[in-house]
Amino acid sequence: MFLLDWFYGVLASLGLWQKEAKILFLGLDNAGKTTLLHMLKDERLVQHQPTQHPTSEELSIGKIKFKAFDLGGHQIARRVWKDYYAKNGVIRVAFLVLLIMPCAVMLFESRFGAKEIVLCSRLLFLLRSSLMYYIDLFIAESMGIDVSPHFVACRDHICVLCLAELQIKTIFISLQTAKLCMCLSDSWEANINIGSFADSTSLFFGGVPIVDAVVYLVDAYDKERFAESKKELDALLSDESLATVPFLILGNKIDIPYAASEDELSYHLGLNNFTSGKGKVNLTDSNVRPLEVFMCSIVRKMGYGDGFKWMSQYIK
Ligand SMILES: Nc1nc2c(ncn2[C@@H]2O[C@H](COP(=O)(O)OP(=O)(O)OP(=O)(O)O)[C@@H](O)[C@H]2O)c(=O)[nH]1
Ligand SMILES: [Mg+2]
Repeated sequence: MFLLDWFYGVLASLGLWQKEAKILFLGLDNAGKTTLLHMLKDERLVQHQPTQHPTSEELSIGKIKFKAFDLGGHQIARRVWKDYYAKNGVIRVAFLVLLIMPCAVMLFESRFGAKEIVLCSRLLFLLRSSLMYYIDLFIAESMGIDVSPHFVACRDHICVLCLAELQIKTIFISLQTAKLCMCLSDSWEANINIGSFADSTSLFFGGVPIVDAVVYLVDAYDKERFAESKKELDALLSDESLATVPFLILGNKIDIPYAASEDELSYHLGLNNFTSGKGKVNLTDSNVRPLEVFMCSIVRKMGYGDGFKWMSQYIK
């Protein structure tokens, strides 16, 4: 009974009682992600080593599940964010089948000359590299191994280059919230910059957002890193896979004198015209993504509760 009361207390104070949510914690290194995670989990202040490997933790009681990811904020960890929020094995396999099938049909339809044999071997190479990618990724993830960003980028590049060389009509599949839409493009190279595309795994593999909200932490005292933090945030906000996901921006460490104010932080993150409004704001029939900035001090247990309560209204 005590445990139930305790969980009720924590979740109710965050507005998350009787909700099922997967919440992603992101931000630069040293922003306070791990500290917040542990504060929510057991209301204890723990001094942490910088996170080296992505971790996730889950609180659950009865029907209530509260899942939070802590992905670290280092260069390598930052590159694997996408793999968490766009991760969905079944959809990836489905995407692969859909990608490969039309290519195979087109090849078999053509007469087999020397050129086609070369094309065929390249297709097999593409198939092999794609399957290897998933097998390696699956093994690495199930063993909790950090996947090198170079490995991810390199495998994507192989797929992309093979397709470009094959000059096959390209298929983009956007798997957004269980909707499958397919669009054929005739001019691959004209439309797509291969370099940047290789980096855009979430677009390439498609992805259903598997998170209900993103909590983006910024160290409000570390003003020199606002530009870096803005860059990462912009990349997340413009990502198709997260288009409908609410964003709670937490300006942390306001207990330190001279930490930025809310206005200053919003200005430097370029959010002045993008916040959707505090309090109860019904955005269901609008195209506006819920996004707000709340200042907090995790060590003083201040401010983040209001942020979570605001966010909880957008979590079903
Ligand atoms: N003054 C102050 N320090 C804080 C606050 N929250 C976290 N810190 C400190 O900031 C430092 C970094 O916190 P972490 O939680 O490890 O940061 P992180 O975002 O997980 O960082 P990485 O694991 O490197 O990505 C630690 O020394 C914390 O004690 C706060 O509200 N105020
Ligand atoms: Mg950490």
